[in-house]
Order: sequence, then C-alpha cells, then structure tokens
Amino acid sequence: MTTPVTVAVTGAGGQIGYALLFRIASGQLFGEVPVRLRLLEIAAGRAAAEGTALELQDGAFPLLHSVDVTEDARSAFDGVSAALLVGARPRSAGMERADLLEANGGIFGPQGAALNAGAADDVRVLVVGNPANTNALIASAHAPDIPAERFTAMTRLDHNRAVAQLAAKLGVPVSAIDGVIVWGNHSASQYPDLSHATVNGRPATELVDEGWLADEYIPRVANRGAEIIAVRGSSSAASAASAAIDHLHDWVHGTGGHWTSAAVVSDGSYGVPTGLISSFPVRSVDGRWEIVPGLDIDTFSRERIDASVAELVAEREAVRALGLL
Ligand SMILES: NC(=O)C1=CN([C@@H]2O[C@H](COP(=O)(O)OP(=O)(O)OC[C@H]3O[C@@H](n4cnc5c(N)ncnc54)[C@H](O)[C@@H]3O)[C@@H](O)[C@H]2O)C=CC1
Ligand SMILES: O=C([O-])CC(=O)C(=O)O
Repeated sequence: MTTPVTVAVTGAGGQIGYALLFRIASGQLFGEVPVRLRLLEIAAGRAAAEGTALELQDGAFPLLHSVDVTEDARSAFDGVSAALLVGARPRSAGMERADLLEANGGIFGPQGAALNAGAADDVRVLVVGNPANTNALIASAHAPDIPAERFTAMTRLDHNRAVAQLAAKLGVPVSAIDGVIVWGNHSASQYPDLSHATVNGRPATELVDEGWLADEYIPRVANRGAEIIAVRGSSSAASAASAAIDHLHDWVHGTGGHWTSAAVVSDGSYGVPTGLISSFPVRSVDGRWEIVPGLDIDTFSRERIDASVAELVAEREAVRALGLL
C-alpha cells in the first residue's frame, strides 16, 4: 500500500474547515494517495472539529487513512507534508483584514515553531487565516529550518474571482480566460491585473474599456470578500476552501504552461522587497512555485503593485513593533 501523506488543517471546526476537509479526504488534493488528517483546534472549536471527524468517518472515503483531532500544534504538525493554516478569527462587517493583525498574528508564531519542530522535509504550508500574507511571514520567521519558499499565503481565491468576473462581463466560460494576475496583498489594496490576460487568445484589454477596468472590475474583485460578508452574513467559506484545494493541487501537481497567482516569498522580482510574502504570477514546476519572470509592467500597473506592496511593508513593520516577528 502507498504510504499515507499527512495533512494538517488548523481551524478545522470552522466554516472553511468544514468545506475543505471532505475534499481533501476524497483525494482532490494529492490524488490516489491515502491521507492521514490532523485537525488542530482550540478548546472553543474542539467539539465542532470532533463532529466533523465523525462525519468524515461517515463519508467512508476509500483514501482516508485516519483522522485525529488535537489542540496541540506539535502533535498536529508532526510529520506533515501539507499544513493548511486556516484557524484564525474572521473579520466581520466594517472591519478590514489588517484589523486582525494583532489578534491573529499571535497564532502564527507558535504554529511556525511547531512546524519547524516536526514537519516533514517536503512540507508545504498554505496560510489562509487573515491577514494571510503577514501571518505567513510570521510563521516562516519562526521556522528557520524550513525554506522560506515552503510558506505561502492564499490569493488564489482573488485570482479565481478575477477570472470569474471577467468571464461574466464578456459572457464567456472561465476556461476561455488565461493570464490573469493578482499582485500584492490579500486585501482591498490587491491589484487584479488584466494587462497580460487573454480571452480565447485575444488580449483582454481589447475587449474591455479602461473605465470599467479601473472603476468597476478592480474594486469589485478587491472588495469581493466584503461583498460576500454583506450578502451572506459571514465570510466566504466554500469558495475559500475550493481555492485552497486549487493552490495546493497545483503546487503538488504543477500548472503546466499556464500561470496562476499565489503569495510567495519575494526574491526581489518586480521591485517587491526580498523576503515579503506577496502575490505574484507563478507557475508550479517540479513541485516548486516559480515567479513568472520578465513581464512588462506599465505605469498603471506599477502604481497599483507599489501601493499594495507598501501595505505589506507597513504590516511587516506593525508586527515587528508588536514583537511578532
Ligand atoms: N485568504 C483568503 O482568501 C481567505 C481567508 N479567510 C480567513 O480564513 C480564516 C478562517 O475563516 P473561517 O473558517 O470562516 O472562520 P471560522 O471562525 O468559521 O473558523 C475559524 C476556526 O479557527 C479556530 N481557531 C482559532 N484560533 C485557532 C488556533 N490558534 N489554532 C487552531 N484553530 C484556531 C476557531 O476555533 C474556529 O473554529 C479567517 O481568518 C478568515 O478571515 C477567509 C476567506 C478567504
Ligand atoms: O474578506 C474576508 O474577510 C474573508 C476573505 O479573506 C475573503 O473572502 O477574501
């Protein structure tokens, strides 16, 4: 029998956890490989996670090897090849994601240290809990033995939203769209960039006008999280779980010739300071994310990338001042 792969999900008793775990158990992340699931929760969420574990059993998933629920990060992360750091307080109406910096930043240092202590050598970390980029930076800083490139934050939901909004505008299937990029922070300052996008092979910029792009498209995508909160009464859950599966699936299995968006550690590309975890156009090649090199950046894009990166720099300064880095 193939050796099982161990996957940890934090915040397993929450709404994203509930949408995520069944998809992992069904093999949508690693494919035909048995999965050993570790569900990390705090006391307040433990019962919900225990209930989810019972339902996972009831799913009779052929690939589900075992499910353990724990409140101890070291046990949860021991031997893990994938860690989905979802557990954090979500924002509610009227809050920006940066309002969560202090409340949630304190979670990710100890979790980084626990990953450092016991994760498998091939560990892949995806931070979903907000503010995701800076939480990933904190976790990575507490895991000196794990290469920084193994810590990523989720902007795939933003990328998927950017693709879907363009498809809806033009009345084409999402599969017609290629080359969309989300740059920067997973926040309202993010920049969904269509300057390299194509629709059935035609440049997207020939099909939409600049006014729509600047006044409707970019704000709609960048503020979609708030729109969902306003309409649904709580933050995106199933679409976030779906994006997390997309991110890790592509990281493990590759993106082929196409690119997607993910927040990865900067190597200085596109003027983003080295070491920041920022969203870039990325390809997954041989199990590693690579930043797509050499794209032309026009003035419109440059200003927006710089603004979002400036926010990431400010968040890094803020968590440094709080002693979290
Ligand atoms: N990056 C992205 O695109 C997205 C990020 N999010 C973020 O994901 C996070 C989770 O969202 P939901 O599942 O909706 O929230 P939720 O409140 O339903 O669930 C969060 C769970 O995390 C648990 N938790 C809190 N601290 C923990 C810790 N130290 N260790 C383990 N578990 C802990 C809570 O007990 C709770 O069960 C939030 O920060 C939210 O803002 C949500 C949507 C998209
Ligand atoms: O907006 C929020 O707070 C949740 C989130 O990150 C998103 O839906 O993109």
